Amino acid sequence: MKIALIGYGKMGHEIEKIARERGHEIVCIIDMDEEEKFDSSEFKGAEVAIEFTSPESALRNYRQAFAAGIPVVSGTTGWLAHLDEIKEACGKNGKTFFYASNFSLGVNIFFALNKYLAGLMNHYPGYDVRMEETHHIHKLDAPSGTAITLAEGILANIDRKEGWALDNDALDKDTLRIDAFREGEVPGIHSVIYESDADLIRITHDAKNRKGFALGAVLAAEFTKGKKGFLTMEDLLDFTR
Ligand SMILES: NC(=O)C1=CN([C@@H]2O[C@H](COP(=O)(O)OP(=O)(O)OC[C@H]3O[C@@H](n4cnc5c(N)ncnc54)[C@H](OP(=O)(O)O)[C@@H]3O)[C@@H](O)[C@H]2O)C=CC1
Ligand SMILES: O=C(O)C1=N[C@H](C(=O)O)C[C@H](O)C1
Repeated sequence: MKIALIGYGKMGHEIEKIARERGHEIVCIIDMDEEEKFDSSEFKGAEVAIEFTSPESALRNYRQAFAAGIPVVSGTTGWLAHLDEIKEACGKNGKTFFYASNFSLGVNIFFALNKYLAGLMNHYPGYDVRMEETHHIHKLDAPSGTAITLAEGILANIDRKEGWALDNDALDKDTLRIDAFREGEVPGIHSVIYESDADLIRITHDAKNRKGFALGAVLAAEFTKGKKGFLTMEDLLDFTR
């Protein structure tokens, strides 16, 4: 496939490597302050654009790629306040957009496990639930996109929790507390913790590197080919087996 990369940082480089290993061609790379490239024949010749930039630039990038008629696969976090606009572009205007807060297979299995455990814990109010996430010091958003997806999985299944909040803001016992830590070069650790007077159950996903995120994004790009609409990892992965 002919792939354009929007954002050439940690993820852009990792995706380039895996995409080339899988036989794809990187036809255009657009990094910071290179907006003129959205009008280039190289960008317009791409079959899909993979976007990993920053919370404040993502939406503008999506609009520019859509204007050029290029489907987008994006993993950028922290822009979801604008999700409705993107869904509308996919619905009414026939655009193609694949989004995941986390593209790794392991995290998506962890998401399924999290929902299952939350459903079980709904029947056991003696357990309180909280979450922790740890990432590298360069991360711009908190909590992480993955933590928000995990929180949504818990809130959809546990009646006694009504919303999430960061750190000490979560004083209300009905609110799901998320602690976000920034340390060194940690690729990403997420834990969901259930605690009762008697014991503690912790489930954790610990990314060893960025390979899983990057492979998932390239698999999503391959999956996107020829499709229309708003796509997610639930379309790509079949956990019903
Ligand atoms: N969904 C998932 O599986 C994953 C999601 N992420 C998310 O992806 C995003 C990027 O992560 P990561 O690669 O680690 O971050 P980096 O900061 O390493 O890379 C981002 C790159 O995008 C560039 N950039 C910033 N603004 C623009 C713009 N308007 N147009 C083009 N390029 C731009 C940056 O340039 P400059 O450095 O000059 O600012 C930088 O080169 C984050 O939101 C992160 O949370 C990360 C890993 C996995
Ligand atoms: O910024 C990162 O690095 C990561 N961001 C994503 C998130 O916000 O969940 C995915 C992964 O945890 C790494």
